[in-house]
Amino acid sequence: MTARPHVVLSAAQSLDGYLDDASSTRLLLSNEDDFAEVDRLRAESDAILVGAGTVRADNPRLLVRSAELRRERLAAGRPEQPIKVTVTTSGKLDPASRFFTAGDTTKLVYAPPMVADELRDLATLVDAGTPPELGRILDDLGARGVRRLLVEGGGAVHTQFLAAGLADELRLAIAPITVGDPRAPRFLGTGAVPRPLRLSEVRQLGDVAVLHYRVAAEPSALDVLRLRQAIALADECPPSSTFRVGAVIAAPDGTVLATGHSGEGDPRNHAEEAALAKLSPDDPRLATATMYSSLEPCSARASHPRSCTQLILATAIPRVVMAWREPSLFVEAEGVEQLTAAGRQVIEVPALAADVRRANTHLPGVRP
Ligand SMILES: NC(=O)C1=CN([C@@H]2O[C@H](COP(=O)(O)OP(=O)(O)OC[C@H]3O[C@@H](n4cnc5c(N)ncnc54)[C@H](OP(=O)(O)O)[C@@H]3O)[C@@H](O)[C@H]2O)C=CC1
Ligand SMILES: Nc1c(N[C@@H]2O[C@H](COP(=O)(O)O)[C@@H](O)[C@H]2O)[nH]c(=O)[nH]c1=O
Repeated sequence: MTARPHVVLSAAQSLDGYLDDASSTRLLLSNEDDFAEVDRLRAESDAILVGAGTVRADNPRLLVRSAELRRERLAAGRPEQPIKVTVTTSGKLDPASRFFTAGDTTKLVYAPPMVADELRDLATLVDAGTPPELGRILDDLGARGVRRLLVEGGGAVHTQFLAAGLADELRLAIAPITVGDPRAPRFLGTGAVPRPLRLSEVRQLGDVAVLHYRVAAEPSALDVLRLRQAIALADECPPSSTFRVGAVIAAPDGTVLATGHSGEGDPRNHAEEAALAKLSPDDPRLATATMYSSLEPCSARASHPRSCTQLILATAIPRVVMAWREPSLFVEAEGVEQLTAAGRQVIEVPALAADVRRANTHLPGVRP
């Protein structure tokens, strides 16, 4: 499979976190220098993506403005303009939008089959699921030769890229104004951001502060996908007075080798135990596999002879990714410590712990 593009998010927000005001005219939060830098980011990209909401609200051209930057692209053997990309479920896009009419470049619309047929002569319509999935969109863009994708918003799209762990960098410009109107669109909506962001640069462009973040390499986007799958598996657990947990064992390319949930097979089974029971401990694939568990693997138990940590240590699984450290309700858990001491890598994703707690509010003192 072709590599997915490197994804750079770019947004300008007010001090109180808005991307725009609630009026029908577009709010300019950037100043001239900031817009010039965003133009350079465009010129460095193979494609620019915005959500259909931004196409409707802003009617953007999404072109590199600077003639010099366009010349540089041509001199480097690249197309004069990046590919334009949008995504829609409704298909409600005006064919007269500048997205379609401005600039002689490829336009891609990711939409469910049949919904945007009237755009067929103006753009390439691509089915990436119903609704379109960002991971499939990135796979398709990679296959089209897009190595660097600039995502310019709006809020719904930025939120989804960050929540899915699919962004690699974020450039955020902060203007010294407040919008103060809850009807206006915010930079980020509801949704935990599972991959930590590291502040890599802070600069001043006049009154605008420019923050640059890089997204941590681990957990990866694939880790986030499989951990969320493990968290969702807890819904399969039968009613219980103990933890409701889900587990997934996957190969490095994401292939699922086994899944399990608490109470599967035997009411006393733990999720990791149920998943491991479906594989031989000597299965050679385990030497490179990751155990995804919604909860820290247990380190002591009364109901079965071996803890999940011991069961993992009895295999060659080198890596465990988990969302929630076990709270001290039944025992003082030491799963992370024991796994780490044995040389196994443990990655904790605390941003997703609230989803695990939500499945465990039947336990005393557990709140989402
Ligand atoms: N200051 C800044 O830097 C920027 C500001 N903005 C502002 O942001 C606002 C727009 O933001 P917002 O309203 O959040 O809209 P978005 O641009 O994020 O677009 C949201 C729409 O995109 C489509 N969409 C998003 N994700 C998916 C998906 N996974 N699958 C299918 N379709 C999807 C849906 O379209 P559909 O409804 O057609 O199904 C959805 O309604 C505007 O006011 C604009 O001015 C925008 C960009 C940058
Ligand atoms: N308002 C705003 C931005 N808005 C972004 O710029 C796009 C407009 O593109 P174009 O028509 O090509 O100039 C718009 O759709 C949205 O993605 N960007 C910023 O850096 N700063 C800003 O203050």
